[in-house]
Amino acid sequence: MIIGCPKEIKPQEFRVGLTPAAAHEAIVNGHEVIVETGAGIGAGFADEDYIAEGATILPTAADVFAKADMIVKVKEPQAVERKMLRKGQLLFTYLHLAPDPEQTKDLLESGATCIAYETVTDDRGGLPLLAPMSEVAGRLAPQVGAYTLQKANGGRGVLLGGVPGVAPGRVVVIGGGVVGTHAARIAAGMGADVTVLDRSIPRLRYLDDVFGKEFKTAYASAANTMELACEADMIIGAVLIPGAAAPKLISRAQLSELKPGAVLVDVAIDQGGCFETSKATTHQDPIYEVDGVMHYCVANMPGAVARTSTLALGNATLPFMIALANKGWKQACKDDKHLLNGLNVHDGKLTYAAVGEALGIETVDPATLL
Ligand SMILES: NC(=O)C1=CN([C@@H]2O[C@H](COP(=O)(O)OP(=O)(O)OC[C@H]3O[C@@H](n4cnc5c(N)ncnc54)[C@H](O)[C@@H]3O)[C@@H](O)[C@H]2O)C=CC1
Ligand SMILES: CC(=O)C(=O)O
Ligand SMILES: [Mg+2]
Repeated sequence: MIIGCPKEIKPQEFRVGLTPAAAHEAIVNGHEVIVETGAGIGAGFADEDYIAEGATILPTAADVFAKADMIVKVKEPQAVERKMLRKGQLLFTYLHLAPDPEQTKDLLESGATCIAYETVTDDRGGLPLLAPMSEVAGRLAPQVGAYTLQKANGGRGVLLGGVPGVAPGRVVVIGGGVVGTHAARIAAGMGADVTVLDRSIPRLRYLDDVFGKEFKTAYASAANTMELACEADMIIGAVLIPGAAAPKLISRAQLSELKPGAVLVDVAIDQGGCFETSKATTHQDPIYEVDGVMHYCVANMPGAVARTSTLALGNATLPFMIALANKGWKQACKDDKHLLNGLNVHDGKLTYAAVGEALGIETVDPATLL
């Protein structure tokens, strides 16, 4: 199979879908690898690093899309990339379709087979291709939130760790999964007073067992959420219902109850965001204010630390990419129900129920396509 990796074109996105190490494994497995020139540069990989592993460098994304059987990327294909997809081509990347009707329409029209990293599952109920980027985004969230809290950036002027004689900042994390846990650990490490809310009592029990000394937990009823939010300096949105649009947990009307200059970091923005006033921003212009409350809503946070993120993502995607290349998507998905859970679009049909529900589009059961 010819595996193609274009350069990412989302603003300030420096990650790359294929590392030289992954190119090496694909080539050892008998595949051809083509990479757009400069694709790895933002993550610290030169064209020569790919050439040394036996890959071919092509001058444009159009060349890569035209030749490749499978396109491996990081971010959802942008409009110009979607036009280059063709029937029968395999796309393996993040998609986040539930909040994105335009992308969904284009992917359906392309006739391509699209497997979304974020809905591939594992035996323990986890999302193994989302998890590494959730770890990164979770660890970044208190860092970007702390910066936003500084007065010159529109925040309340609160130092998360406080100082002797002055209480630390209060951080509330809504959603105690991968993002939430990593965010809470870092915020606690910075000296903040941290509470994590979740709707899953088993998850709260786990967090209490493991991190009980570092941060507090609370059940995410609407009343608890607002009571804690009203006292918070920073609120980190980290909820997920896999594949689905994020539930809205703080409405615009409720913003006036928060502290002026409080900071909302909506990590769940790639699934539409969990605050009513969230809209996706970029690393170029990440922060905006609504009713005196600062919002940070960057949908590709891990792109800011492209080297760490590319290596972490590459480790996780490698075995799935090799299975897809060695067996073709159908056999690979027959052999692995977790990979089949990643299938979102095939040959003009939507195959992921939560996306269909969010967008009002009929879906087909992916198992019937094998
Ligand atoms: N903005 C960015 O750059 C990035 C965004 N993300 C996004 O972050 C979000 C969280 O991802 P993960 O932590 O990996 O998911 P996860 O599945 O590990 O955790 C989600 C948690 O939310 C909880 N939850 C669901 N509904 C809730 C509600 N109404 N109230 C309170 N808790 C609720 C679940 O019980 C679960 O513990 C996803 O939308 C993911 O796509 C992930 C990486 C990067
Ligand atoms: C998960 C995701 O959307 C990202 O890493 O950008
Ligand atoms: Mg994202």
